[in-house]
Amino acid sequence: MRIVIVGYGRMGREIEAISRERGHQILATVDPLAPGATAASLEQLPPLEPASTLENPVTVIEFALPPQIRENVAYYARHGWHGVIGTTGWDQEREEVLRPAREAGTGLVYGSNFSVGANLFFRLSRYAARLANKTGAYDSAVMELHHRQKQDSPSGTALTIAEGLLQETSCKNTIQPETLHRRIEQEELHVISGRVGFIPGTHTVYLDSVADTVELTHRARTRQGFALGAVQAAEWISSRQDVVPVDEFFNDLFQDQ
Ligand SMILES: NC(=O)C1=CN([C@@H]2O[C@H](COP(=O)(O)OP(=O)(O)OC[C@H]3O[C@@H](n4cnc5c(N)ncnc54)[C@H](OP(=O)(O)O)[C@@H]3O)[C@@H](O)[C@H]2O)C=CC1
Ligand SMILES: O=C(O)C1=N[C@H](C(=O)O)C[C@H](O)C1
Repeated sequence: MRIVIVGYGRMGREIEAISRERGHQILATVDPLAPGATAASLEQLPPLEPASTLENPVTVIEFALPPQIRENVAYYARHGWHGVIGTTGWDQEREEVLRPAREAGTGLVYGSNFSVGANLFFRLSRYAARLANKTGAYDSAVMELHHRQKQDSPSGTALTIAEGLLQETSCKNTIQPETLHRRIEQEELHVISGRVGFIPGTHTVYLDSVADTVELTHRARTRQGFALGAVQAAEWISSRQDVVPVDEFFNDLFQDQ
């Protein structure tokens, strides 16, 4: 597969290493400042030869920062590139960002977390919330811890977990990510964020009743799980022509329809 990496930070470098191990060709690494990147912006890239086609696609893997996501996805679509978008922090403009890829008919998969473990966790926490909801006895909350360099809060993963919990919990209808200087309302799901040191990403779901607490935790030990999942998702999307959440890739992987 021919790959362009956009965002050559902690994740971009992991993705480069795993892509090479899996025999893929890295055409370019794009990042405004990172040492070793081959271009500072997409506009500075020379035309890729041969151009991306359905038979011989270019697949971009983006783990960058959100301010330019709209222009980036439009650029990928214009050039016929397929894509994996791991960048987080752009949920509120999701449809506008994805529209050019939908219109171009290029394959694009996006998600807050590409690791197998986190995607197991999304399903397990949602199932636990569904059962807890039937008892009417449990309150719930989500807590996430990440390294000091992280720029968005709450994490995209915490928001995905929270959206799943909201769908399963009849008495809750909003995510409350802020510090509270009042009592939390029953319908609010508290999502708590902490930043410390070098933690790659830890997410805990609390289901709490008068009698007990159920704590479910996913703890990433390194970034390799995110990067391997992203490269596998790139292999999967490069032969498709639709725009899908990462959940669909994992439906195939887990054979869970
Ligand atoms: N979906 C998933 O599985 C995961 C998602 N992430 C997400 O991926 C993103 C990157 O994480 P991480 O690698 O740790 O962060 P880093 O800060 O280490 O790397 C991001 C890099 O992207 C660069 N960048 C910013 N804007 C652009 C742009 N428009 N084009 C090209 N490069 C750009 C930054 O450059 P500079 O700083 O010089 O401006 C920086 O070097 C974050 O949004 C994070 O939340 C992280 C892990 C897993
Ligand atoms: O920025 C990170 O580091 C991570 N970001 C993703 C997120 O926001 O959920 C995924 C992972 O937790 C690491």
